Amino acid sequence: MAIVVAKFGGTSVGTGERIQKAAKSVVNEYMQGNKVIVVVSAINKTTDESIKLVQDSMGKLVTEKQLAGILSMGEMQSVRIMAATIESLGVKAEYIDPFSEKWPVITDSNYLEAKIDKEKTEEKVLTYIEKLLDQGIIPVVCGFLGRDLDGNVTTLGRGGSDVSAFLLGQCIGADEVVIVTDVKGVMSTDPRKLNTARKLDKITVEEMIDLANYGAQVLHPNALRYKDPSIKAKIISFEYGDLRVQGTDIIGPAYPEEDVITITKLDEQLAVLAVVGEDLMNKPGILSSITERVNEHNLTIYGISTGESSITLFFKYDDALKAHEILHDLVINGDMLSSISLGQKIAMVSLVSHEFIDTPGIISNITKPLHEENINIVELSSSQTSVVIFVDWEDGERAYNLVKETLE
Ligand SMILES: Nc1ncnc2c1ncn2[C@@H]1O[C@H](COP(=O)(O)OP(=O)(O)O)[C@@H](O)[C@H]1O
Ligand SMILES: N[C@@H](CC(=O)OP(=O)(O)O)C(=O)O
Repeated sequence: MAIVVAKFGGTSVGTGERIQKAAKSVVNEYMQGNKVIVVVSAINKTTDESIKLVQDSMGKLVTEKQLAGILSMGEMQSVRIMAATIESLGVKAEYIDPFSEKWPVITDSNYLEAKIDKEKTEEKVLTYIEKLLDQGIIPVVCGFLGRDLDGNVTTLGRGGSDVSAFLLGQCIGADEVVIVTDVKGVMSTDPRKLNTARKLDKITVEEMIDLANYGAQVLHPNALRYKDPSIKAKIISFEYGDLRVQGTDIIGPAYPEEDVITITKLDEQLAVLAVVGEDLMNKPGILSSITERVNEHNLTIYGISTGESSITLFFKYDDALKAHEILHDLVINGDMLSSISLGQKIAMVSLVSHEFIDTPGIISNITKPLHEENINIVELSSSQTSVVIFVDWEDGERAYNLVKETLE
């Protein structure tokens, strides 16, 4: 008997017909002997419409607490309709909203972007939600919402129902989390923007988090924090009314959740090459002419950054010697670059964490101890989930240890 969390997004419950389809898919799953927890978002654009109403009626005078209370109405409505529809199909269901004694998602009092108290939430899930499942009752839980310690309604941020689903999944020890939405799965890009988008059969947690962080609405970027490697997860379309349909499987993560931050130092020596030229920002094609040459010789670039008058590239030391020659040919045979310099031996320290995106000051936390120890940072690059630091080879070990001491 598997435990499945099924989350229905706004469009998946956008009409009476869709609600019935969703309820039938849940009942089917239940009839196959599985325990199902249902998480529902507000119907269609209810949340957007409430925000518009609030803007038109009082503008910025609304307090965050009031707004959270108003927005919660969308999910309060949808859970009631969903639970009643499941019951109409002959299976017991119970809606659970933040006013219910059985409400599981406990947060701080940051009303619109509340932080989850995982420990308290798990306690509630194991006290109440598990009991309902054991009694053969399908819990239908409001997505997106939380409750603070004073009993006020909070929200997990726009699109937060995905977070609710994975959170409940992890707390209950679910076998699978199924996200039901209005696309066939995760696509190669947003199908609303490019109609050539293709469905992916699978995607890793790491890829999905990056995609979501850069705007792919299909899954909330914080949701996968609560995905253990052992929990299966997929994104499917509501169209089929079947939770067993194939969509996109989300695989991983490669690193279990306890490893909130991973810090590694590359064992090998790198070297830096700087290609110099005038006004490089306004020379289209310069980057591709460099990378094409390097690629022809099968050399791996470990880091690249562009400035007004130089482009710096990091290679393994032996590769840098080759790249030096190759790119020097480009410099002397073209008219875009003036010169090239092969610099010192370099160490590379990489930090990966899904927490970076919402940790203010992370770069200064990393660079401060290095500054205090007089370690020169040759280059630093960062994305929403990773920071890579290049320092002189001699400083590598010290930099690695300092960063580890500071952040772990
Ligand atoms: N790479 C992508 N793959 C699939 N959908 C994407 C992608 N990028 C953006 N989207 C958008 O995400 C939407 C689904 O997210 P959302 O509207 O929040 O659904 P739901 O209401 O079910 O939570 C799709 O309609 C699609 O336009
Ligand atoms: N209703 C909320 C929460 C949510 O997750 O919605 P959806 O699953 O439809 O993206 C919102 O619109 O932000």
